[in-house]
Amino acid sequence: MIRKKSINDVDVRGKRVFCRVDFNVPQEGGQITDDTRIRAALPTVRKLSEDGAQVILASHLGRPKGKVNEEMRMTAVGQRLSELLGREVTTLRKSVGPEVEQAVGGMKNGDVILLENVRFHEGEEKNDPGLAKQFAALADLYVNDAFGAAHRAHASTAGIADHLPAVSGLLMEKELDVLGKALADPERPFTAIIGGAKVKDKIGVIDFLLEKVDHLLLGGGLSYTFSRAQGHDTGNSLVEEDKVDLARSFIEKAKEKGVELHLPVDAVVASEFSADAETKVVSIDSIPAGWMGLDIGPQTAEEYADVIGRSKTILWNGPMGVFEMDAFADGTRKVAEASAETDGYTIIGGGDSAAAVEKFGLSEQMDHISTGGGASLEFMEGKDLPGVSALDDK
Ligand SMILES: Nc1ncnc2c1ncn2[C@@H]1O[C@H](COP(=O)(O)OP(=O)(O)OP(=O)(O)O)[C@@H](O)[C@H]1O
Ligand SMILES: O=C(O)[C@H](O)COP(=O)(O)O
Repeated sequence: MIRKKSINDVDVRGKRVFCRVDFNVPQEGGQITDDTRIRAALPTVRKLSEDGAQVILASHLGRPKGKVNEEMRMTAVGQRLSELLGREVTTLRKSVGPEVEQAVGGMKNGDVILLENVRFHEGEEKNDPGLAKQFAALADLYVNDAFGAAHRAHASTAGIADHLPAVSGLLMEKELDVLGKALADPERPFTAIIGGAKVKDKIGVIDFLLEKVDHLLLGGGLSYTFSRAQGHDTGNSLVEEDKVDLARSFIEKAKEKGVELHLPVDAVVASEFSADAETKVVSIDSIPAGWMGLDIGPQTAEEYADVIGRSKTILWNGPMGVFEMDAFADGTRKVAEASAETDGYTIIGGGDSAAAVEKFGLSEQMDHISTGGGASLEFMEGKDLPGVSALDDK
């Protein structure tokens, strides 16, 4: 288990704290469409402020590639944060330099400032030591609460920790506790559900989880490469020809490790990739030529729901089908419902699975929904996250 210091282990009163958060939220026309990540950071921001720190928040937003981009300013985020916190947050138009130094110099204990998008500087993604030093010079303590960006070795997520005492925020601590416990000491049966589009993106996680789980349920686009490995015709379904051998080796590895690998036994197939395509349910070994599998079938969904219901720990990453289209959402919905109903502890690994659970109105019934997409995936691959490694050990 990862043992890192957190804000509970340090005295912050009267200190200037550079707190990296992940406020990379989706926006449309300048409006925030999902503020989950801002809400998730509130306990840390509140605690720091209430404990008398001067709180300097920093985040990236989008991928501005080292240049100022008017559409990626932190303005709307700062407004939403003020509303949610119920106190004024000053949003600056720079993240380093004289304007920032002046604003920071005038802060009182409990004040909260939000810096401009740190990715407006080229040095951020390059983990430039000069930029990291400039960030560090603003503060006495570094807090990283940006679990969603912990897989990035950037100036504000990693480099800065070379210059300041560095601890985790409450969100970071919780994410590491929950995901860490599931992987290190899960209550069993431990079931992982892996879906999503491609095998290529999930190789690491499937390989790692085969060492850990009792059941592995596969669905989504990636499952058709496994169907092919089983010798079935897959019609026009998404298949990565160059990963068929790998899929076969995973089937073998599951046998060696005593993992029950569950593959779809039926599929919802469509005449084309479209919301109003003609559809039918077929057995997995009878996908007709010219048709494509876009969801797991009802029999598969029932089997998966049954395994989930019998599990004590459930870890889910990636949808079971093209859940964005109603015609192909049932498999993902059924798995989401079973995950909501089970007595087991359910962890949703961020990204599209979190979006699916939200769409079905089941978020509240899950035990933990990670705020990290890429970060939680890398964690579930057993990789070290640079934003975590950089923090001080307990
Ligand atoms: N059978 C299928 N054929 C084609 N696409 C599919 C199929 N099943 C699911 N998908 C698509 O896969 C996409 C999600 O996969 P992807 O790997 O990008 O996300 P993810 O697994 O949730 O990862 P992240 O957590 O990083 O977002 C969804 O948009 C979904 O429509
Ligand atoms: O949205 C995310 O997954 C994180 O905020 C990281 O963003 P990035 O993929 O642009 O680094």
